[in-house]
Amino acid sequence: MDLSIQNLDFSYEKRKIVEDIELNVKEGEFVGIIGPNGSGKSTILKNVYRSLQPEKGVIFWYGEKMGRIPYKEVAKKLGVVGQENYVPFDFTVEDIVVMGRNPHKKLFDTDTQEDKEIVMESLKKIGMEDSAKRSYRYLSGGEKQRVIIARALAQKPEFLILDEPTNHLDIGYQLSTFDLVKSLGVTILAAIHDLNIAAMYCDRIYVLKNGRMIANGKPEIILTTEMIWNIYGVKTDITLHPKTGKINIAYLPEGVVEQHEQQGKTL
Ligand SMILES: Nc1ncnc2c1ncn2[C@@H]1O[C@H](COP(=O)(O)OP(=O)(O)OP(=O)(O)O)[C@@H](O)[C@H]1O
Repeated sequence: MDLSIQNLDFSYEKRKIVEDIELNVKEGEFVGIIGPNGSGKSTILKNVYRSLQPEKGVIFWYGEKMGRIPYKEVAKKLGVVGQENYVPFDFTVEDIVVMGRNPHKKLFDTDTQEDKEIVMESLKKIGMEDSAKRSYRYLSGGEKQRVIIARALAQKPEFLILDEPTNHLDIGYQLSTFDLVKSLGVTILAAIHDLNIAAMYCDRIYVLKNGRMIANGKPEIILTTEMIWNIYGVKTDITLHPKTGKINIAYLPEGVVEQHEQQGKTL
């Protein structure tokens, strides 16, 4: 098991945010966490990548207690694309991406030719090789997000944590980003809002509601009309798409539901 979260609790001040979380990720799996805004997805991920300390419970990382592994050892294997990509100084795009190489270096090592090649290769993968010299500060939200993804790629991680990695991206880049990370063959744990994307890419999905894990399993088992109604209070039509072979969720606005009900039809 690459990651095993056992009985995790976390509170901000005295407010319990997540409780009794159990979650496992096996080598090579693409695991998604879904759940409404504020249900605690980022909080769980932050406990894994050690931006937060668990209040209770244990996180095992490749069989060892996460809290006991030196940060640099974790950083060699773990790439993170978080939600907040604020950078305080005026760095260029390549400056940001080369930071992904830091865990692989000693204190005063300078950038090698190999580092430079990895940076350009990573920028190419996200379609930003022509922007290497641009100032990160003046990029659009989506461009910034792609640069942060390139930084994680440059790190050459074995395990990727993605917290809503495509929330600023247009549909073209959303799909190419998920195709890209999936093609890396690394282990992935990702918080995802878009349920169709989760259905398309995830091997398994965990469902979080009010800080509790209420289900986990394959997308086609988990993403039912009942479950989506239970979690989000939204009616849906779910079909198996003939071309992707994956489930496809159509969301039904209140107006459509009412219209059908007035006509005596059931959804
Ligand atoms: N630094 C903080 N201090 C206090 N409360 C916080 C802090 N960060 C997050 N919270 C609260 O913790 C709860 C869970 O937040 P979290 O970001 O984990 O949810 P999420 O499921 O990732 O949400 P979203 O889908 O909106 O990104 C929210 O109610 C949030 O307001």
